Amino acid sequence: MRPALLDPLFASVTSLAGVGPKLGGILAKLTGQDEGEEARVVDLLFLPPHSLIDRRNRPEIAFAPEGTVVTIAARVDRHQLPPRGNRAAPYRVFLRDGTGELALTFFHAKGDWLEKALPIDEDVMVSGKVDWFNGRASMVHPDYIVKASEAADLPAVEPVYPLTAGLSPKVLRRTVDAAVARLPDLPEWLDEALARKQGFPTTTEAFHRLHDPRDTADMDPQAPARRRLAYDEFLAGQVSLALVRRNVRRVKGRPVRSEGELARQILANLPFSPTGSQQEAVAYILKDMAGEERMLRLIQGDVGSGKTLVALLSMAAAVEAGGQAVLMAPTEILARQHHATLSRFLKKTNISVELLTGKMKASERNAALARIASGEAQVVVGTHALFQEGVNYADLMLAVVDEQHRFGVHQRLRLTAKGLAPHMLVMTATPIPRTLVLAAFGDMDVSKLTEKPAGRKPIQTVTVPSERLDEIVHRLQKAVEDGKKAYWICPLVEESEDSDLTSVEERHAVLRQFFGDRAGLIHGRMSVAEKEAAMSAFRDGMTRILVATTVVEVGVDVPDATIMVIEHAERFGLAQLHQLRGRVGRGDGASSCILLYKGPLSENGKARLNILRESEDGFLIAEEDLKLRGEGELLGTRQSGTPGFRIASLEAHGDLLEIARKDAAYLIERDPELRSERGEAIRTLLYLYRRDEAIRFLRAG
Ligand SMILES: Nc1ncnc2c1ncn2[C@@H]1O[C@H](COP(=O)(O)OP(=O)(O)OP(=O)(O)O)[C@@H](O)[C@H]1O
Repeated sequence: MRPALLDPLFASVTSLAGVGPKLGGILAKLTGQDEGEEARVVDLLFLPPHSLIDRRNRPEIAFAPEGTVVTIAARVDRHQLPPRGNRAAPYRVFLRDGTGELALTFFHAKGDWLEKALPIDEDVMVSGKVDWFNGRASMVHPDYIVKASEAADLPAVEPVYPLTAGLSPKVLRRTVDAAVARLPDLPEWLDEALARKQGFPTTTEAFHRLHDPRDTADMDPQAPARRRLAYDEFLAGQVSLALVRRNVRRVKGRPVRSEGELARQILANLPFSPTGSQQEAVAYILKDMAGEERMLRLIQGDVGSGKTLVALLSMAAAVEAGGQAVLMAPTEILARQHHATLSRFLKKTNISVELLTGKMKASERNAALARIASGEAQVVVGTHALFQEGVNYADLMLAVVDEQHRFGVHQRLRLTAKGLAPHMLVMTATPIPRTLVLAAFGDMDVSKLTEKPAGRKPIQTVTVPSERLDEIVHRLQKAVEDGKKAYWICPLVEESEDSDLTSVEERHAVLRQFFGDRAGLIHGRMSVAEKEAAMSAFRDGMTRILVATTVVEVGVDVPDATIMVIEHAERFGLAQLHQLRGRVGRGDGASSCILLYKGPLSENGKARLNILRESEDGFLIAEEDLKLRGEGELLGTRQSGTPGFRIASLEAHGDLLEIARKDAAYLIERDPELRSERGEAIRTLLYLYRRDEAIRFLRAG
């Protein structure tokens, strides 16, 4: 159970003074909660300010720099009321010092309040941004107005937080302050010697300093407070991963032995032979499964490298040994695609394939559940519905999780917490650097699929300014006449976002004028059935151009699609562009990728698109992306809520990750149940960082 001392932090943000349901909703969005989930007080602690307002700059009026926040000491000279009946005109108050005049400008102001705050001839201090216009200095809505005698009330520096629509900086700051004030005295979970050596403050001190910085030095990722919190975050992650690993391994593996008979049958019916990388990966997997320990292996495969076949051959081994195997996909569409692919590959064998997703009819679902429970279903493909209440397996031997960064650790825990002890294979599509593997997955065995199937031609990638859209459309028309298929990707649009992004629907409407019914449409707001229909129309060739949002990014496999057009390529991360591009070049045909950008591009923007033009190596692209954008983007945390980091940054704190990993391993080795005094404190750490699934699981196990 969560320690009671954390209760105040886990209350809803609406328990903070001045936070009603409306503000609560905004904060939920700002802190990245799932749809319908509310933000808790603790979530506000993890919003690090990104910069500082320094109010110590105190120039005389004539020397106040344009566009900068300053604090000015001056005397109130006169008030200028807006003309009667003109509600749009501002109320002005003029201040003077020995050097000049400053106009304080207020819109929709209440005159009596201003008369009280700024009486004529009073010495005051105001703080805010100064603008110069026609030689006159003005400050619109000062942040602070105080009497000269109360100058001490002005903060020297103030943190600035990322903002979102409907939230004023002041309100956000006040709310975060209220959250910080809730922090209890936390037990120390760090080894004393380590904390001393690193010069770490306590976690409570660190949060206080994070949100109440004294100086620009406090904003540096290497500031002791930030390093402490980064370490905590890494440690929480590493301990929870170590617990998973230990508990996956604790239950003895059941050696799965197969003669490879089913694999031979499958391969005999394939129109191609496996690549060296695929064979090697399968060999490792079979060896792992035949051993005494449970397998915990990560397959990293670049786009189109053929991960599905690796999964299938591994599952065949489990089936041959008399057990069942599941393949869990991150989305409904992908689950159905995998199901179709596997059914095709297994047609000439006796292996039965079952589909189980959340969107099935009750009757279908019950029938599927019965076959899974009886063992009649040997290979089961589905979404996370595979591991929900009420799903019982006759004899699950292997679980393959096609993770694509969308699941994260707790799905894996849920699987193990069901009392199942299958071998586990995790597949990721985005190649990620070693440091990220460690941070996100912990110490797993890793196989890489580096080789592409034989006969693949390089994808010709070009960058084109969006002004040349017409030209692209004409070329596409020719290509479609020639029987080719193309994806046309538009960035996702939320109604509230800037509308210069092309929405898929608009683009679809435009392309329909050229392509008629041959232009299909797919996006995330469609129902599963609609998406399915759109995918199969494209697969079967009824439509030839599929206008899509990034729903097609992950794993979609239509091998005869050979053209990829991506609009606003400058807005996507490199890894994501690589994923999208990977939807073509999956068959024998020559493929091309057109990156449309809206110029002018920044230097960095040019550099990024160039990397993509020059390389098709996902591993290299991922490394470059990491350098250019930071790891949060790479993992796609923003879109998918996968285990990302809120304060720690691998770039800045990579040294700490390695220490945290060893620390966690040592701790779990000594105190696997977290019973010692430090173990108890570590439990608090895990709750604080929302990594507590591992604890619940400890108790269950
Ligand atoms: N050895 C091979 N030779 C030729 N084609 C192959 C081979 N292995 C797989 N394929 C085919 O290549 C395509 C891509 O395979 P798969 O869908 O498994 O890719 P993936 O690794 O999941 O890639 P992504 O992450 O991009 O979806 C499929 O159409 C598959 O049938």
